[in-house]
Amino acid sequence: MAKEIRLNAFAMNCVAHQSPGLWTHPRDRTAEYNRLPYWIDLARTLERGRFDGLFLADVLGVYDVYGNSPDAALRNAAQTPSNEPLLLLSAMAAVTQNLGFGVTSNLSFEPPYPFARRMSTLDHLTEGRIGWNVVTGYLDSAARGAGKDKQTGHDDRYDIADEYMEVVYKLWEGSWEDAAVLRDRKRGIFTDPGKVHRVNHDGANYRINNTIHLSEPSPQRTPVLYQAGTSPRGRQFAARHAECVFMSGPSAKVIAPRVSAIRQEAAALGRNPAEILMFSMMTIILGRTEAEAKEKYADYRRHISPEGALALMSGWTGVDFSGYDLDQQVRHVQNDAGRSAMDNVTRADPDRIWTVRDVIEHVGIGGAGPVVVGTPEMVADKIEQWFEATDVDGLNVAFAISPGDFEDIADMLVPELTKRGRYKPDYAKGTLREKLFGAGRARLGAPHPAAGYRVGKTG
Ligand SMILES: Cc1cc2nc3c(=O)[nH]c(=O)nc-3n(C[C@H](O)[C@H](O)[C@H](O)COP(=O)(O)O)c2cc1C
Repeated sequence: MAKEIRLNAFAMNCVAHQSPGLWTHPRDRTAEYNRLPYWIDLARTLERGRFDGLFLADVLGVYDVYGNSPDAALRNAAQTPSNEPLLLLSAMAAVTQNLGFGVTSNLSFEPPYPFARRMSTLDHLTEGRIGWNVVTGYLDSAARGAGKDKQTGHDDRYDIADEYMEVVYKLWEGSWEDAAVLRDRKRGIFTDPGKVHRVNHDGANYRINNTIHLSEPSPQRTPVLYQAGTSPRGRQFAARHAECVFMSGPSAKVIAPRVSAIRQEAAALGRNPAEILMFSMMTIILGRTEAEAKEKYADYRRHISPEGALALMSGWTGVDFSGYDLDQQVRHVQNDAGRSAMDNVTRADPDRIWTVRDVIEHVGIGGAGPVVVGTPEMVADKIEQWFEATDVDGLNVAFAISPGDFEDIADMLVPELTKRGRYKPDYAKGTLREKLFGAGRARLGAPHPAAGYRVGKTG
């Protein structure tokens, strides 16, 4: 049977997110990103469309690689200004019952102990609908904000992240036994101290000295783990830790080998490769007729900011595109920024040559994924073909304008996919992990490394 098509909405607590310049479109509301009504409306729209989740990117640091200055990013609101994402979630959780939240948090700038508590708090408040996209950053500007000259080297960041994961697993899984909290009013005992254990860690990068996790057990304990980044070292990290992987690439030809490489590495670590859910990025533009969809797309394109697109691309790749001629070919450079973004427009598809002008065209709407335009039937056909060609499990849907594009998906595409039997007619019950992996799976199980840190009798 063909697998279910899962949808995440891809957004960020900033203006326009991956569609630089589109904030100037009269129907785009992302310039209201700093007020709750925008986020509340978005969450309600997504739940109406039975989206599995809202995936919130977050980038620490300003995009100042382009022209060696933040000016282009500031002028065009290229993910600058940008607010903190976790603080949005309580408000959105309060107006939804089933929508999951995959939220990005950069581990390079915060010790594990306070971070683990914040995620546990969100897991409580969302009643188990929280996921964490584990990132280590790619901008030197973030490192400078933390008092360093530049960011830690690419592969070293992943090594540090491996250790960070060990520490948060200890806190989430290894401090409180399931039966620790009694809430016994008669005896006046809230927690049985004998069932709360101290955590120790003494590693190359982190120390935890004989302390307990501050939050009582939350529904999922460890949040659903996402990872994005598909360099060889990134894939190793994903194969070990990720339950969901988010990747971007311009074509099925680029995505398919990344999917199979991660599945193979996970299998080599004893994990079930089918249980690492792969989400690839796509932008979807719908119309009731093909002409209407094409007109909508053409209208959106008139709002693209080329300078904003290059400011983003310069940040993602660490390459300053400001001095490039528009018809110049982009050549591969290896540095300490993200490698997947550079590979996408250089060596991932040897049959395709990218000029700077092509990069602007491509990044201008929806960032680094394909843009699919058409009627609900046409788009559903293309999505089915994409699933067939790539073996992904879901899409991370970027937008040109928000929430308008998500309203179109909820109203037009979701009924079509449901009719084809490829989309859930209703949400499954339970936590985000149960919705993704099945009833009774609220917590991570062996052979995932987190399960190895569990203490006491588990229920
Ligand atoms: C599709 C995609 C989405 C990403 N989202 C974020 C993000 O929201 N915040 C962030 O700091 N890094 C993000 N990254 C960067 C990755 O986490 C990673 O640091 C970067 O891609 C470098 O790793 P790589 O060379 O293995 O790709 C993303 C990367 C990809 C490919």
